[in-house]
Amino acid sequence: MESTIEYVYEQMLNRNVVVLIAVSLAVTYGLWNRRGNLPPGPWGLPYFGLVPYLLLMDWLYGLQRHEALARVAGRYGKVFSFTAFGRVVVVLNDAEAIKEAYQRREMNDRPRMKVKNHSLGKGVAFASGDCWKEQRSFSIRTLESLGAGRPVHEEKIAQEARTVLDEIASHEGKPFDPKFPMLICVSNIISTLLFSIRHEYDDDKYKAFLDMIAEITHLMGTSGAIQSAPLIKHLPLDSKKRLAEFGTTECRYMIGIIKEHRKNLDPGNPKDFTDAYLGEILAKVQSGETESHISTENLPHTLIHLYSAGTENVSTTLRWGLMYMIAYPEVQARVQEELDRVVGPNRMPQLSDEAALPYTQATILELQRFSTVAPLGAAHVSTDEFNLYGYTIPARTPVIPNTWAIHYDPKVWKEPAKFNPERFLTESNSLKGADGIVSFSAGNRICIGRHLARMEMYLLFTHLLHRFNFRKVDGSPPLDFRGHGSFARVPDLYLLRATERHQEGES
Ligand code: HEM
Repeated sequence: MESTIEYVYEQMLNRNVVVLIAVSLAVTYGLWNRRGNLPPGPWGLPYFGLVPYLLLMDWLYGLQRHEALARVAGRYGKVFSFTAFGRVVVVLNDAEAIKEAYQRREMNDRPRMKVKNHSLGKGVAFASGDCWKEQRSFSIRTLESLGAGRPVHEEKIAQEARTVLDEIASHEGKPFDPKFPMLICVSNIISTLLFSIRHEYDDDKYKAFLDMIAEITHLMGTSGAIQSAPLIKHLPLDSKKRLAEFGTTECRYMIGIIKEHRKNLDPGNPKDFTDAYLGEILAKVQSGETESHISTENLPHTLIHLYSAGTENVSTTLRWGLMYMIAYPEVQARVQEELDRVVGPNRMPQLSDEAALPYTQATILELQRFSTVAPLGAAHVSTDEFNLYGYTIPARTPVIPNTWAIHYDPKVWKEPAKFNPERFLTESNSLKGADGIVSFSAGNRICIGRHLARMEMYLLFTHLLHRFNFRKVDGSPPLDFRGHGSFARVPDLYLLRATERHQEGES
């Protein structure tokens, strides 16, 4: 009797195993078959696709997502596709492919992530369709009219630069962490443009707020991606809760600022971006234009996107920049020699000096390449099917650029893991083009703040190196160029010393 039951049980078990294998094969075959004319790519497990490979690469070799995907690109070339959580994702792996894909009208939308209480789908950076178009063109127009990234903005940036230099000088050559000086300086520049507010460098409450903004960026890359995946989005993950809570705090902060602006609004005379936006809402109401996305609903989100995008990437690039300067003192010395020759010790560097500083400009380009602060850029999603290099990209397919793979491609860059500004110079020491650099992405959603960012990086970097010598702290751990994060690549904590150059010279 017992053996009969065992026999039946065994048969059921065998059948279950057979059914399970058959279902897995059918799902895999189905997914593979659905690939049709998709760009080539690696096989993955049913439903999970390439995710286990990415986790394994991290676990076995400590490879971050962009590094593991770069390995796959090494095999498949400029465009490949993979599956993850039951959906197809396309990855772009050369500068031309990003330009080619992102200029398509089918490629303007963002993937939908359903994160509660956050500004996804609204504002500018996470919006799609008409809402995005209106916020984007209003933002570009208004930032331009406020002078952002134009020569008229130079003095405001230089003023903030002088303040951060004094803050650094207050450490009197002792070791310090450049994180908050860089974050507060850069956030003050964008926050003055957006809402005429700046913060002191010892404002601990503001430092906690900036930490929260950085955490949101990090969570957007992890729980944000998880949220958009079928099935997984229903799991009660702590990161999702935190993202929702932080989103609400961020939104309340902006709503408070908007309320203050409403009190003293002079629509004909906007002092900043918030005033200009409120003025535009009024104008639309007065002209009876009720369908516009320039609205009270979108304003806090557009402010959040401009503020966080305008703070994080530039300050992170400069933090990497200081790390590279202490790791490559010969590069630092050569930039300073050029600054001394062209600018001299009695004044600070200006925009008008830029053309006469090719080595400094090459160093800033190399800094953008080497730091690659947004290694996987920002995902787009196709609105309709379209053809890319003879492959079919179906509608609703997320497409991501692997900027890191492009900036570290050994076929394009000689010794890519070496910080070498000379790769951007000709034999006669003039500046070469920077075509291979795609930090700001390309096409219709190219970074709105790129002119401002370039101006900030130039003025802040040259001010820092003009006034100080930066040195590694004796006996401190080796510098780690890998950092952490795939949505925003941030350096791990490091300390450095800054000593006054011109006083040093005099003593
Ligand atoms: C080194 C500095 C910066 C880097 C590397 C950077 C990089 C990027 C990247 C990769 C994108 C995604 C583009 C795409 O979807 O294809 C982006 C978008 C954006 N950036 Fe920047 N950015 C920087 C500075 C700034 C600054 C200073 C601002 C402030 C105005 C800004 C505002 C934005 C906005 C609003 C978007 C969204 C554009 C849209 O969705 O249409 N960025 N940026």
